[in-house]
Amino acid sequence: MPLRIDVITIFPDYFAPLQLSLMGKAQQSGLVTIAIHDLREFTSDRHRSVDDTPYGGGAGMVMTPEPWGQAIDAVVTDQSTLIVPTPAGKLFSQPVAAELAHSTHLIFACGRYEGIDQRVVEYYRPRIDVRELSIGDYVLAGGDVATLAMIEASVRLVPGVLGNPESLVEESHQLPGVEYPSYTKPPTWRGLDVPEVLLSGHHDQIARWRAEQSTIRTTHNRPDLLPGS
Ligand SMILES: NCc1ccc(-c2ccccc2)nc1
Repeated sequence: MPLRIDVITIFPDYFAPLQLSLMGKAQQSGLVTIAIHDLREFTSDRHRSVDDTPYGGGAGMVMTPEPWGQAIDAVVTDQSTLIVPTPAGKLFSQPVAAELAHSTHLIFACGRYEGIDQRVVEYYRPRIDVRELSIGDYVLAGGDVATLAMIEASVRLVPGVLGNPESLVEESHQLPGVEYPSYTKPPTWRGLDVPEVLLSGHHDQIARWRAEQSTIRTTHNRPDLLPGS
């Protein structure tokens, strides 16, 4: 059963990259189908408007609920998961990507302006799985870039999408923490040598060195990922 993804956005062109590279191949392979929908196709006024002023005042505009209701109703089934990218959401992570990779149908609602009228989430929550997700503590101009990131992270985990599942095995056995540094040819580049141990062929020494490098890097860059932190 291929994974189906429907993206609803006012900037369909933002999703052209999904036709390239790994994401493009995944679609050609039939493992995943991705459809992009222009929210304005679901408006009914002459100006195809999708936003209005916020109740309660405040800066900016809010996306009105009805076009979203029309657009989501056009693609939703009882197997759907509705994903709303928002800085206010739960943090997206590799485990969440793995969950999404094993879903049947994902609908991404890409908000703009100050976001989408909250009643859209409230309306679908009793009917289907609804997940408000953040990709990090920074505000973007909309949910489109976050959606691209979540689709890429999830689709690469769909069985069969990655040519060599080897890299997935290594990822999943990753010690808690960040990856060790990687090197390739040439052995010397602009006077800089590849660490000797990597050329030694001593696989247990290489594994130890890599684990050590991962710990050093994690301590320096991501102490929050260290065990017991
Ligand atoms: N966590 C990243 C993220 C996700 C979505 C948005 C966003 C901004 C404006 C409108 C709708 C969503 N911003 C940041």
